Amino acid sequence: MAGKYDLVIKGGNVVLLDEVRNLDIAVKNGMIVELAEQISGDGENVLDASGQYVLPGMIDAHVHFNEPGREDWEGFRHGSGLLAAGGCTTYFDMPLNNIPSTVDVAALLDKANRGGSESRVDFALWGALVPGNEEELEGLANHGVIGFKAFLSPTGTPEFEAVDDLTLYRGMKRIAGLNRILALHSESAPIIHCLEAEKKGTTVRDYCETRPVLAEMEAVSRALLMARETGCSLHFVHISSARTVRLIQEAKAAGLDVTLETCPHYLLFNIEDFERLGSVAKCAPPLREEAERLQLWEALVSGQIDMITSDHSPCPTSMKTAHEHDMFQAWGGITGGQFSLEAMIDQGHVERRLPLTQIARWTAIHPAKRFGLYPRKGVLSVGSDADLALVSLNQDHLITEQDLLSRYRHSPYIGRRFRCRVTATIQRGTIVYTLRDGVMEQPRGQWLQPCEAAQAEGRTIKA
Ligand SMILES: NC(=O)N[C@H]1NC(=O)NC1=O
Ligand SMILES: [Zn+2]
Ligand SMILES: [Zn+2]
Repeated sequence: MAGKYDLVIKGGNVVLLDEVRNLDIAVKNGMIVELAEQISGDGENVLDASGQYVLPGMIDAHVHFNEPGREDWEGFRHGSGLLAAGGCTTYFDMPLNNIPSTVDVAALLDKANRGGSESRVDFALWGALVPGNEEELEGLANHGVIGFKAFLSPTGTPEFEAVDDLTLYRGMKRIAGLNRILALHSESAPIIHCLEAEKKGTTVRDYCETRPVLAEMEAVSRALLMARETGCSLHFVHISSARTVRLIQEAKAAGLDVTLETCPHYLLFNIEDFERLGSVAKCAPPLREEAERLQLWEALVSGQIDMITSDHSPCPTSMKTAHEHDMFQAWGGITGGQFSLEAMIDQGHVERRLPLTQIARWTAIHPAKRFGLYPRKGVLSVGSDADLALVSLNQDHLITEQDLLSRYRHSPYIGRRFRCRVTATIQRGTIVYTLRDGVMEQPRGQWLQPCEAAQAEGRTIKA
């Protein structure tokens, strides 16, 4: 006999907006249709979640899957699979590292098609703001980019050019008119270039010293000035220092529509880890001194950072290992998207005793609100998509190379121990990953386009 529901998840500790409650969750047609202490009807499928925690699936607003053009570095299939294994049910793919970059509608639609046929979980796509594509911005917005992304410093690939100040200013004016968000990689190109010319070194410290916190603060300040002039909404990606967080918060307090993210690697690793681990831990901005890392945690805990993203940026292992003796040549990017949620639960909840409701704000609610996906995504409530992660807090988990689902199995997370483990991931009511059986082979990801009204409402989020 057919069940009343497609799926019932029984007896989990469900992470709601403001509390964690022991509830059953009923799913029908991919949506949560009932949340109750005891669900009466039966389900076609029943999942026993007793003793486990049920969180909204992570929404990772910042990944690089590099397809088309560099799918041999990762691609939608591998990338979305590793995210599913980490409890992520929606991601936003960046417009660079793929060839061509996502600079126009043709490139966007090609990427959407590829994602639609390969992705394990739902996804949105960022569009590019680069020198020369000003006329493409409107088309990209109309075709549903989640926002635009620009670099204020070189990107590490020749196909995606950083913006000059005038392109940035004009682009911001346009993007403000389109009512979209501009995400910025903010490091000052002139400061980096001058320091590089001065240094001519090869070590981890040499590399880090060419990309100081000052470079981040200067670029952010310049962008904030232009946001004030143009009215453009901004989102600062991978902010690595509490001092920069403060600048952004001051602008927010002054009424600018601006948000920011940081990544688990800036919270879990410092420059000494980078020296110990080598090129596998190279990213931009670089890992910081221990004091900076601790201050970043303080900024996060005190509510000054809106969301956590992975900035998962994979590459062939040789692009790391071949340059162990010249940190400037190694690929800058962390293979880590699989571990964002576990890292935040381990370090935020288990270690620092922050409530899981708070973790969910950073990993799901705030990104959903900011980018116009809420309340369809980001929250466990009736009417929302049944996107969720089951997490056990009774499993100690030492990450090994065999655990990695990235195409290339290198990561600074190898050797880290987490006191939690994602045991299952559910996307719109379908189990897409279990610890026992791995990632489901069948792709079922949908391309998500932001709802403009919800996006406008999301601008009032409080971290
Ligand atoms: N090109 C690219 O993926 N760059 C990313 N990697 C990184 O560490 N920071 C970035 O912006
Ligand atoms: Zn970046
Ligand atoms: Zn990035």
